[in-house]
Amino acid sequence: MRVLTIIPTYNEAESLPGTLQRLRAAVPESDVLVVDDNSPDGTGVWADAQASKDDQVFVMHRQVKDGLGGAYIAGFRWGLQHDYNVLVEMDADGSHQPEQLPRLLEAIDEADLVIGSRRVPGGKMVNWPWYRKLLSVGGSLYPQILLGLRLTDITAGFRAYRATTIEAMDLDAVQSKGYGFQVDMTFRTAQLGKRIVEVPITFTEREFGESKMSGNIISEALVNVTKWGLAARADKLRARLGR
Ligand SMILES: Nc1nc2c(ncn2[C@@H]2O[C@H](COP(=O)(O)OP(=O)(O)O[C@H]3O[C@H](CO)[C@@H](O)[C@H](O)[C@@H]3O)[C@@H](O)[C@H]2O)c(=O)[nH]1
Repeated sequence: MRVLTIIPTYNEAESLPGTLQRLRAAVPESDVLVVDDNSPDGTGVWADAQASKDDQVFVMHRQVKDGLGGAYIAGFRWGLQHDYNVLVEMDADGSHQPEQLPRLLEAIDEADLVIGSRRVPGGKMVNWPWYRKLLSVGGSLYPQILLGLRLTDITAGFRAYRATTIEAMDLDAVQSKGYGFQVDMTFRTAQLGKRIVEVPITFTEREFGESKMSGNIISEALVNVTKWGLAARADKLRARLGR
């Protein structure tokens, strides 16, 4: 099984070194692709230096900041071109524990998408401010209701996809930039009839730098989930009416 862990970065010069070191120690078999959007703090330069010393580390440079969704799509395309079997999503900021990646990789044997969940038994959130917890609960509840997804943590960003799951999707159609990207990808995976499994993880608030969460990112998710939910209902109705 060839595993690629994709880490999108924007201004993560303080966080990335620790995360990368922990990841390489915890899961040495995984190659790593850092997708950097021209971070002003030099994250991309640091990643290049690492890549020159470690032949399992690769760096993709994008010229402008274009959201974590776009960075993951670019990383997925690279992973498919390079024949990886499993494509992992992981934050650079230490929120996701590299030491917990093996449990996602174990579960991928029996699934097409494994989500590291903060809400299944055994899952936790550590030091997350109340307003982020609230946003996260709402961010999962809304698509549960509108899209009929029976999962506990639909916005979660620590995940492993089988390459065949990503291959089956039209990546050009995925436009979401922020955390709505995770909902988008989950909904597409479910619509393909693929198996989705949640495993518990501990999500820890970042130690350095700041979240890129913004009002635009929240409204993007709200508008899109509403749009997809209405479109899915219209499709069902059309099918029922035989048109
Ligand atoms: N290349 C690139 N990377 C980005 C960008 N925006 C964010 N990132 C990177 O994406 C990762 C997560 O970004 P944060 O801004 O720290 O995310 P967050 O708001 O805390 O969101 C996390 O939790 C959400 C749900 O709880 C998740 O949906 C999301 O995927 C992520 O895990 C970090 O490694 C960050 O550098 C961007 O425009 N470009």
